Amino acid sequence: MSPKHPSDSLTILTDLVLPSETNPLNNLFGGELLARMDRAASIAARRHSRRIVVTASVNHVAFNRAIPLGSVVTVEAKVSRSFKSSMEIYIDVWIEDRESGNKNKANEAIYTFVAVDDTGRPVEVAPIVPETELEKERFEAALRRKQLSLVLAGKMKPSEATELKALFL
Ligand SMILES: CCCCCCCCCCCCCCCC(=O)SCCNC(=O)CCNC(=O)[C@H](O)C(C)(C)COP(=O)(O)OP(=O)(O)OC[C@H]1O[C@@H](n2cnc3c(N)ncnc32)[C@H](O)[C@@H]1OP(=O)(O)O
Repeated sequence: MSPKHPSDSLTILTDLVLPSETNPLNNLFGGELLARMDRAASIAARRHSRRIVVTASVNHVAFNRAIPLGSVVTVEAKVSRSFKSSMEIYIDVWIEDRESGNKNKANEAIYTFVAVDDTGRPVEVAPIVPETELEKERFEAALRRKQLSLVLAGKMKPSEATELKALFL
């Protein structure tokens, strides 16, 4: 399979925050943001693999800034690293300033998707070659995050998490 770049999977969703999507403080519900991120990430995973994809785990979510009613929210998702059948998707969430049009970072998240065949069995995906400095940074750290996710899911013994252990040696 020929390698792809993270930019090949770039997916950008821009949408408003409506009253039905807010909490009593008039900020976007966390669950609504998770759903928007899942949608963008699934399209990015699909663009990379051109296969059916399923969410295997949500590895990290940081709700750093509340997103007020009426905001214009942009969710940007890209595959940061592919393994055999799994892909790490890095998601950046931005709010557009109403007056200046400048975009400010509100949140970020990391999801893992797995490409599967019609019967739900994992299938191989293309390798990935990062290009920018940020893509290279995210690529390098992705194996560590995969091992942490597998350890937390009880799918890997901590003693086998070589990349994680290396952090503490
Ligand atoms: C084209 C452009 C326009 C497209 C326009 C249309 C787009 C339209 C898209 C619509 C797309 C909708 C996307 C909805 C996305 C859902 O919402 S799917 C619903 C929620 N998710 C599910 O139901 C998944 C349920 N789980 C499963 O099916 C299985 O557990 C899985 C995820 C397939 C894994 O199966 P398994 O038996 O554990 O397989 P296993 O070989 O052990 O692991 C497979 C890989 O997953 C990894 N993995 C497993 N668990 C974890 C974990 N917890 N953490 C990290 N990695 C893990 C393994 O390490 C392994 O990785 P590789 O080394 O192969 O890379």
